[in-house]
Amino acid sequence: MQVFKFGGASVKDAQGIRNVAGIIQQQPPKQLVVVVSAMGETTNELEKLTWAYLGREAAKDTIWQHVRARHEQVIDNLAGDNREPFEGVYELFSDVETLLAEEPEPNADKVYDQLVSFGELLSTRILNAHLNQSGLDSYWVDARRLIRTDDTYREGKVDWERTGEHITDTLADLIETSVMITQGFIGNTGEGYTTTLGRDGSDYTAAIFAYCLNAERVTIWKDVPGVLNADPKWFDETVKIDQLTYQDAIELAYYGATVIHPKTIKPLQNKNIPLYVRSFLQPQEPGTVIGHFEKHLPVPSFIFKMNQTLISLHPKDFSFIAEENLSKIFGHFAEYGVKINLMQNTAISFSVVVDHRPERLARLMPHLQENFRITYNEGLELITIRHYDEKTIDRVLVHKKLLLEQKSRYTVQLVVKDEARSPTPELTPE
Ligand SMILES: Nc1ncnc2c1ncn2[C@@H]1O[C@H](COP(=O)(O)OP(=O)(O)O)[C@@H](O)[C@H]1O
Ligand SMILES: N[C@@H](CC(=O)OP(=O)(O)O)C(=O)O
Repeated sequence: MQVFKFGGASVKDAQGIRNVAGIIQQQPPKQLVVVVSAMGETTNELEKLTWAYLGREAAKDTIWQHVRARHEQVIDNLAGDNREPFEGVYELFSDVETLLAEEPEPNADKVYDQLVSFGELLSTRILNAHLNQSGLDSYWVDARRLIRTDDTYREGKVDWERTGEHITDTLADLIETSVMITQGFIGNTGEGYTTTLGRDGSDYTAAIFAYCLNAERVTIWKDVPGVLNADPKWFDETVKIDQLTYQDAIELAYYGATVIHPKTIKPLQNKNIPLYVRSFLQPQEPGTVIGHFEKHLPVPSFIFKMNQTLISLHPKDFSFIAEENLSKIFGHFAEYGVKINLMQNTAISFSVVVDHRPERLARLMPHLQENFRITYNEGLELITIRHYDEKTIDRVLVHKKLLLEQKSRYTVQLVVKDEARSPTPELTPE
């Protein structure tokens, strides 16, 4: 059996849903699990809805009406005279409206998951209804019944044992004769509360199903021809990589190549399941295959992370940056959920580069300031090059001021300020 995953861009409108249905219908009508994300920008809009609902703002109704109207437009376009297969979508609309009429509960992250998860429920109901109407007897499966997580809302940790049991008990027989349509990104605590697996987590869901069902392959369908040696949004001359090792894929994803969610590779590597990255716009093309290969990346690969903040910590008492200070620092970063993208130290200074997330950083800073003098610099770029050479480094440094560089055998990371955008100030004192 195989697993397909379609992201938000592939199902952003009625034409997208018809295209996805066409790709599914090219396959034998069995032994296929299809994992689908929310349509287009729905997750971002549902996030806004959540903040408005929690803030008891009147804007929540306008935001929700907008989300609802866009889904209704897609149904209008697909349904023709027969709306019956789409009834499940209207039930979901009512569920959201019931939730929004209630007083919000205090745990904001829990509320987030209960609301934001509707994006995937809606898109899969619509796709399944369209497939049924087109003559394919696909089944809509509620991923929350199958994927069990802990109660870390917004970043649910998967209980692999329970999830494996649920998936095999529910799907192993059904899959022999049918196609399953299910949601990416969502799970359940076991006490009836929905969880989400972290933004962009639908690729990971596809890997979870593949692992539990011992799939022969996973295909994630994207708006690019495959894995390229750089994001085409930032780089003009990209090259498609035909074959990629699990190791290179996990490193590229970890450093920020958003084409694959970083958690996707491990479950697949553990069972030697190949991952195909293919274009939903050119489904006849082979794309990229990720697996156990001998050869490493044939070309240097570039990953750009924008909007980075460089924070340097200097112990106030001039103590060394050694175990004691490091464990304090890491403890605070972990507690406030600030992920470190790069770190470097000298005897009495420790520098980290993190995504610019003002709320999290504002909560973290006072704790660090107890023991450390802090300098920081915002608005930076973190450039990672896998399989670099000096020419590639020179190429990315044009018009950039280099603030920090770190090299290992295969990877160089450069923290730079784009001089074309604004003059580079020196590190700002505390
Ligand atoms: N190395 C890369 N190769 C291909 N695409 C990349 C790479 N790095 C970043 N991307 C970006 O990833 C996007 C596809 O991923 P994403 O938007 O998360 O897909 P989806 O949400 O449909 O699953 C592309 O449009 C491209 O801009
Ligand atoms: N819809 C979720 C999950 C996801 O993975 O979406 P996509 O496949 O479109 O990146 C999000 O936007 O975070």
